[in-house]
Amino acid sequence: MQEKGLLIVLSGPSGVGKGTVRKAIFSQPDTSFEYSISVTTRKPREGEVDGVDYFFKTREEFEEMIEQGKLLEYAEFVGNYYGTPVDYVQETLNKGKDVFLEIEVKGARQVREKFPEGLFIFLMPPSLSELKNRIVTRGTETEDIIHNRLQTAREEIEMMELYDYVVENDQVELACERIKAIVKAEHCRRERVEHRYKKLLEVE
Ligand SMILES: Nc1ncnc2c1ncn2[C@@H]1O[C@H](COP(=O)(O)OP(=O)(O)OP(=O)(O)O)[C@@H](O)[C@H]1O
Ligand SMILES: Nc1nc2c(ncn2[C@@H]2O[C@H](COP(=O)(O)O)[C@@H](O)[C@H]2O)c(=O)[nH]1
Repeated sequence: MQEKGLLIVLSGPSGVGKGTVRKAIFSQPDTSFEYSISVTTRKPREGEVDGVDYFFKTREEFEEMIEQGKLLEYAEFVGNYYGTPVDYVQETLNKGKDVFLEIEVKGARQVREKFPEGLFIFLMPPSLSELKNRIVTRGTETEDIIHNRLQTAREEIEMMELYDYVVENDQVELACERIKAIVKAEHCRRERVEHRYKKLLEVE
């Protein structure tokens, strides 16, 4: 039987660098995870492409997806819906491939309930002032939205104990290496446990 892939969840406050770190991980040729593209009702930012960065939907379309059970998880974040299409995740895991989700904490909590065996990683900023600096410097949000995202960031950071690992994003390359090392170690741990049980059964 085909071994299932690992579900990797990366969360962290808005502006910490999740997208930057994720893009850096996926730009490396030895990365074997598959990225799950989310659905959102947020308007595209300059340069964002439908079907690449997100699947952009209206609120009506998104709510229809909720009703039809097409989302593994979803949450409302600072005025917009965000969600993970369930079919893509299930099909990819069933093919034995690892799936990488980059989602906020309320959604991650729902995923934890459905996939307790997933690997949950929380990305931390070096400080709150650096977090503010990053989200302001990105220049994609209005002052009001930045304020709301930073308020939400405090609540999100309080939820970091729900995660298996906390990784600091002081430098993008280092954060990428830490995340890849965690995934590698998790694979080794699972293989070892399975191997040990198989050996045990052979002896019995
Ligand atoms: N290690 C880092 N050092 C300095 N700047 C960084 C670092 N990582 C990311 N940044 C910068 O911080 C800003 C926010 O990064 P990014 O958009 O990746 O954050 P995010 O966590 O995905 O945000 P959101 O949740 O709002 O989508 C970007 O301008 C990015 O270039
Ligand atoms: N619960 C979910 N959260 C998601 C998903 N896709 C992205 N996100 C998170 O939303 C915020 C805001 O994103 P932005 O692109 O508007 O800056 C951020 O924390 C993302 O990680 C999802 O499918 N589900």
